[in-house]
Amino acid sequence: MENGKPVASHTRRNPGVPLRMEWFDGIRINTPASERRAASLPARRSLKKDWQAAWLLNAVRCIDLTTLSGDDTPDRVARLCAKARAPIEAGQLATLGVQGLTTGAVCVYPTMVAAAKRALEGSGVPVASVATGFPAGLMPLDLRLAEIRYALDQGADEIDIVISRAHVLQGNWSALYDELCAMREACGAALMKSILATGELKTLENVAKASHVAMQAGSDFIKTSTGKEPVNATLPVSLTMLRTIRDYRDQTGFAVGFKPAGGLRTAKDALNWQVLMLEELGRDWLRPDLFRIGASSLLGDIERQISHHVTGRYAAAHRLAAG
Ligand SMILES: O=C[C@H](O)COP(=O)(O)O
Repeated sequence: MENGKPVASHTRRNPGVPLRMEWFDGIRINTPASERRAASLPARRSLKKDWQAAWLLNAVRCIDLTTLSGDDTPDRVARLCAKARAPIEAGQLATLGVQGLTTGAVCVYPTMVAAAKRALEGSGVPVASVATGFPAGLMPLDLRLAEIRYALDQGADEIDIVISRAHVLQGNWSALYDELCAMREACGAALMKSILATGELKTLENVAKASHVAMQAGSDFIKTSTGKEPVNATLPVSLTMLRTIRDYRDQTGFAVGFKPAGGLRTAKDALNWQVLMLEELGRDWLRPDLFRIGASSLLGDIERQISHHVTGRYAAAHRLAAG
């Protein structure tokens, strides 16, 4: 902590700590209570209408605008990057008194990093690359580390790694910690976001324990999902992860970022996740160095809602580029 404020991960990387299983050994999560709390969010705390446009713009600056498809091409990535540079129509932004808005990052496969870097030159928008055998992670560790190095060589600023789910499912926390430390080292100066693939971890206890290990090994962000699991980001899982981030901050003074990803498609999702962040971690976490939303198709609905706010009517879908 510095002056009672969380230490931002863009100014100081999470140094991690030696593996401390006692921080999570006895952890118990009341799953029905977490589900009730998550279910009550949208109904209980609706953001004031006048403020919704501002919250939606904040969501935009926190989006990791993503394409992770087998048919990605450099042209598609270049179009996505153009969108990341100017996600909201300039006239509407001017009406809202905002300028220079970009998304938080663009997120692509390693072989698309060079195209993204070219397209984003001079914009200040970082390029995040998935790596380590995304999405399943079922590759030998040396190849997974080599993939991180390849992505960095191509110019990636941030690396979204995937963990070995088997280590979690077998309760092999030291193996998980060692794997993550090796990845963290391979990332060098690049931010490391650790994807836990929570939809495959079976229990919220496992989600909490994996979150602790990921932070102890030096992850700068913990991320819910690849977008490829049968169940991706959910509010109860996010609640569990946010509480571990709070515990880690209390134990170490270090603020780790959070990235919900997978299945977030509506402006309402963007608002709900921000309310959850606000209530669990406070306003200081609602900025791109501590909060990202991983999404391939969220921007379109946000554009629609902002356009409605500014013009009083919904634009036809074909006028809004897909997000
Ligand atoms: O990291 C981001 C996810 O892959 C995006 O998932 P999505 O396509 O469901 O938005």
